[in-house]
Amino acid sequence: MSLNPRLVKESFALIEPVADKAAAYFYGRLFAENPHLRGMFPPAMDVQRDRLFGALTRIVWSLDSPDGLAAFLGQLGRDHRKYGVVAEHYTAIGNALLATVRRFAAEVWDAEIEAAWVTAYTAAANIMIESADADAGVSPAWWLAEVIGHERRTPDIAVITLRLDRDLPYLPGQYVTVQTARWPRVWRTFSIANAPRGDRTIRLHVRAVPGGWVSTALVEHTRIGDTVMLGPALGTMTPADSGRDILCVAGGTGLAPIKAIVEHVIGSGLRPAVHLLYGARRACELYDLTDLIRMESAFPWLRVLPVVSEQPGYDGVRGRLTEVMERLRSWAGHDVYVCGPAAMVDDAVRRLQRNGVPLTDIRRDVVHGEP
Ligand SMILES: NC(=O)C1=CN([C@@H]2O[C@H](COP(=O)(O)OP(=O)(O)OC[C@H]3O[C@@H](n4cnc5c(N)ncnc54)[C@H](OP(=O)(O)O)[C@@H]3O)[C@@H](O)[C@H]2O)C=CC1
Repeated sequence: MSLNPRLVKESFALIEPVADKAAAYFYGRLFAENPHLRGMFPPAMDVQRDRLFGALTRIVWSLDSPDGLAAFLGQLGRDHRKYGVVAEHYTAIGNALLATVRRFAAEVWDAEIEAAWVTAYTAAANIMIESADADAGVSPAWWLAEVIGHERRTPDIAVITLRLDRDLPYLPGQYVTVQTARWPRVWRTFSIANAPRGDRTIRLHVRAVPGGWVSTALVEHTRIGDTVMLGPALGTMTPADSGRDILCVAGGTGLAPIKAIVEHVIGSGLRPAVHLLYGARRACELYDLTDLIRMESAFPWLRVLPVVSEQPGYDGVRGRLTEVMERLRSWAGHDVYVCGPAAMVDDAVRRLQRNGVPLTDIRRDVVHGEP
């Protein structure tokens, strides 16, 4: 049976408005039929439910773009090795998923739609399984890392240096998932804030989010000598290396992957003009400015512009980061990297496009921090 994206999308559209209920039903069904799988998931399932629907939504709406979808599923398959997921688990998950869509799209459900879902799920699961199998031959499922540096730059933000037990291949701009001893099986994503160094050290920029389990554990309860677990590097916001001039827009700790990219440009020998716009609400939250100014003074082609949005007395550039970006000049012809709060990223992309920067010149990743 060939793939029928239209039937899958039409039935999925009925489930999206009741995503919470459908995700709860899915996990209820999965664990009722396979109680042994419960131990693979974290005790609190709220973030897990959002992730499931986030991934499912992306897969369903990308069914018409097989290349992008295959790359996403390949990453997902590799990343799932760290949970101990093996081929048999995909059958259990497929059965629970089918039962869920059958129930929540009951008003349109028929044999043809069922066949379309089975075909789509089988194809997606096969890509994930094949990618995980291929990765198993060349790479560990997870890494251990020792905390060798912990700098509290603000009450909420820490810059953490880790030394990995083995090489972790990654490209500048990518992110990893992190699990702390305090919260077993709870994984959160953080960007690697440095270009690869060859000494197995990486840096993370972490803001403790209220109610955020992993971010709070990392900022407030982690000490030098502690160990954390990391998953493989993921993400597509990697350097274009085109030699063209570069605009980087970083909001808050969204600076992390941008800094890795700037370090990469420094090491590449290419000397494009790089503008780095770095935004925070208050000057005291520009937690990495000292280091950026040091880089700026060493490399005359790098311009760092801090922007503060909520501090009337601040005597530097004030305003919304994205508005300042738009006012400053035209960015057409630049390679652009944008990272920060999702709404800021969307706003930046909208403004850039409006001012003649094509989407293909803009790189960004959706890195889900803590809720
Ligand atoms: N730690 C990491 O490794 C990474 C983090 N991220 C993400 O980056 C984000 C960083 O958050 P945080 O450090 O709390 O940043 P903040 O919430 O402190 O925001 C940083 C800057 O972005 C501006 N901003 C926020 N929303 C908008 C908007 N809609 N339009 C224009 N400007 C906006 C803020 O100004 P104002 O709100 O006043 O307009 C502020 O100047 C998180 O969402 C995190 O998930 C992404 C990649 C890596």
